[in-house]
Amino acid sequence: MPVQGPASHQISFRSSLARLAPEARPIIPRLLAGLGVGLSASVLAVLVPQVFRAVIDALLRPGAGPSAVVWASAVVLVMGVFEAVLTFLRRLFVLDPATNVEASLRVKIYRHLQLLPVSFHDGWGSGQLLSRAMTDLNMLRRWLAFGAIYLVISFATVIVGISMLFTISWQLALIFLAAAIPISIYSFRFRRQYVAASRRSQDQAGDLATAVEESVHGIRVLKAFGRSREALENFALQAEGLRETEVAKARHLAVFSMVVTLLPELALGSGLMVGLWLAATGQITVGALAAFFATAAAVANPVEMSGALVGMALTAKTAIDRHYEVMDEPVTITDPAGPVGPADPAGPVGPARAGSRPPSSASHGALAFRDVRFAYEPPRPSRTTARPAQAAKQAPRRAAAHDDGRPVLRGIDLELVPGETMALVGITGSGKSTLLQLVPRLYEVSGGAVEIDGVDVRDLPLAELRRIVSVAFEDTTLFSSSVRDNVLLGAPVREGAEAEALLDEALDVAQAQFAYSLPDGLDTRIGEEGLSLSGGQRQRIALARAIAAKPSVLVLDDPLSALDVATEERVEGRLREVLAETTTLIVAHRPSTVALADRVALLRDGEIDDVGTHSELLARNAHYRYVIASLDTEPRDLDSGLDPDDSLDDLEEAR
Ligand SMILES: Nc1ncnc2c1ncn2[C@@H]1O[C@H](COP(=O)(O)OP(=O)(O)OP(=O)(O)O)[C@@H](O)[C@H]1O
Repeated sequence: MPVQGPASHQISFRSSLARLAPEARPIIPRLLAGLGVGLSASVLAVLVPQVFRAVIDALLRPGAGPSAVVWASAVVLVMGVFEAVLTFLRRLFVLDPATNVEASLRVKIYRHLQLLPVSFHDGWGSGQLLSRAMTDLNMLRRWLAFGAIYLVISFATVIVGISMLFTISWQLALIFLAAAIPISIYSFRFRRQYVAASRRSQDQAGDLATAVEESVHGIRVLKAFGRSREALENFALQAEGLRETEVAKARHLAVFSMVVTLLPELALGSGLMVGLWLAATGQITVGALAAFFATAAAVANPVEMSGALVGMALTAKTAIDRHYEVMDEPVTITDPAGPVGPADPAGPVGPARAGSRPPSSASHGALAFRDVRFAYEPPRPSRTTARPAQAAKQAPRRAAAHDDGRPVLRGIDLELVPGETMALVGITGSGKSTLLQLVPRLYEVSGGAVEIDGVDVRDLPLAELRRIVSVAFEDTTLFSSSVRDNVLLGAPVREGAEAEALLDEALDVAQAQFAYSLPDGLDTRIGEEGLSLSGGQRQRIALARAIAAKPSVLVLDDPLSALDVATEERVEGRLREVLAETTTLIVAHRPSTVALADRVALLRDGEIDDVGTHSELLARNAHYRYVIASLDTEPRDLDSGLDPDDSLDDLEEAR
C-alpha cells in the first residue's frame, strides 16, 4: 500500500476532524440537540449532591422535622427520572445521524474505488480497502454516536463539577484540582503513543484482512502445493503482530486509566482529612462536606472514563485519516474536459486532441495505435506495518515485477480496419495484455495515442468508450448474481425481449448453452457466492458477456484458453460470424486462436516486430516461428504447413 500525504500522526486532530465537515454539516443540529440533552443530564447529576447538602444541613439544624427528607427525596427522584429521559433522548438524537455519516462515507469510498484507475488497485491490498470501508467507518460511527458526544459532556461535567466544588470549599477544590496537573502532562505522552499504536493496529488489521482474502482466493493453490501450513505460519506471524500492537495499545490505555483514576482518588483521600478538619473547625458544614465528596465523585467518573474516551477519539481520527488517504488518491483516468461528441454527424462538440477528428455517427471500430508507449508506475513504498521479516513476505502484489518505471511498450504502431480480426502474438511478458488494456483505458498510455475511428480514446467520454469497446480476459471474474445479469452486464439493453434475444445469441456464440440446464436456468446464481462453474464454463460466460455488449471493438485476452479442443472449435466457428462485424484484437496463446485472425501482429519485447498474415509471418519471421512453435505442439487448424522439424530448428536458431 502506498504512503500518501503526511503520516497520520502529523495531521492534527482538528485537521482530521475538519475533513468530516461536509458529512457532519447536515447532522450538526441533531448532534447539538443530543449534546444539549446529554449536558442537561450530566448537569442534573452534578446538582444532586446540592440537594444532599440542603437535606443534611436541614436535618442537623435543631428542631428539624422529617418533611425536609420527604421533599428532598421527591426532588432527587424527579431529577433521576429526568436524567434517565434525557439520556434516552441523547441516544435517540445522535444514533440516526451517525449511521447516516457512516453510510454516506461508505458509499463515497466505494464510488471512489470504482473511479480509481487499475494502477491504484494494483498497489493496494484488498483487505486494506475492505478494512477502511468497513471497520474504520464502523469505529467512526460509534465515536460520533457515543464517544464524541460523551467526551464533550464529560469535559463540561468536569468544568461544572469543579466550579461547584469551588463554591462549596475552595481549599478542598484546590486539592482536588492539583491532580489535574500530572494528568494533563501524562495525557500528552499518552496521546502520542496511542495515536501511533492505533494507526499501526488499524493498518495491521487491513494487512490481515488481505491475507485472509488472498488465502481464501488461493485456497486451491495453497492446498495443491501443500503450502497451507506455511500460509498458516505467515498468518499467525501477522496475527501475532496485530495482537502485540493491541496489547501495547491496551497497555497505554491501562496506564493512562490508572493515572486518571488514582490521582483524583489520592486527591480525595487527602481532601477528606482536610475536609474533616475544616468541618470540625466550623469552616464548612457537614452537609457541605458530604456535598463536596458526592460532587467530587460525580466529577471523578468522567475523568476516569477520559482514557477510554480519548482512546476512542484517537482511533476515530486514525479511521478518518485512513479513509481520506484513499479518497485523496487522484482519479487519473477521467472523461475529457471537452469530449468529442460520441456520435454526432454534425461534427465535434468539444475540443479534440490535436490530430483527432470526431467519430462518425456510429462507431465503425477502426482501431489504431500511434507510437504508443507505456510504462507501469513503479511500485511505491509499502506502508506495511509488519516487522521486516514479515514485510518481505507481504510485499504488495506486483512489487516483485521488474518494472521500475521501465517502458513495457515502445513505439507501437498498429492499424486495424473495421471488422478486422488481429491476433496479438508474442512470448510471455512481451506486453500483449498490457497493450489490450490501453484500448478501454484501463491504463493510460505514457506516450502516443490509441484511436478509434480516428478519435483519441482520451477524447471520448469514458462511458461511450466502454460501450464501444468490450473485453474478455483469460482470468475471468463473475459476479455473485444470475447468469443473466452476468452476461448482460455491459449490454445496451438489459431487460425485455431485446435483452433476452441478445442473451440467447451471446450464449450461443460462446457455446455456453450449458447455462440453460443449470438448476435455475439463466437465473442461477453464479460467482463467488453462487454455483461453482468450471474454468471453461466461466470463460464462456465471460466471452458471452463481451459479445452481448455489442461492441464495435472487441478486445480478447486469450479467452478460450480453458476450453477443450472441440468446444474451442465450435466457439471459433460462431465467433467468426460475430467478428465479421466487429474489430477484434485477440491475444493468442494457441495456434487455433491465431487461425481466427485476418492478420497477426508479433510483439517482441514491447515492440511490434512484424505484422502480416499468419502464412507471411511464418515464411519470413524466425521469431514468429519460434513463438508459434512454443505455443502449441499440435497446430490443428493452421494452414501453415509448419514442419515440426523446421520449428524445432528455428527454436534452436532463435535461442
Ligand atoms: N500491473 C502491473 N504492474 C507492473 N508491471 C506489470 C503489470 N502487469 C504486467 N506487468 C509487467 O509488464 C510486462 C508485460 O506484461 P504483460 O502481462 O502485458 O505480458 P504478456 O505478453 O501479456 O504476457 P503473458 O503472455 O504471460 O500474459 C511484464 O514484464 C509484467 O511483469
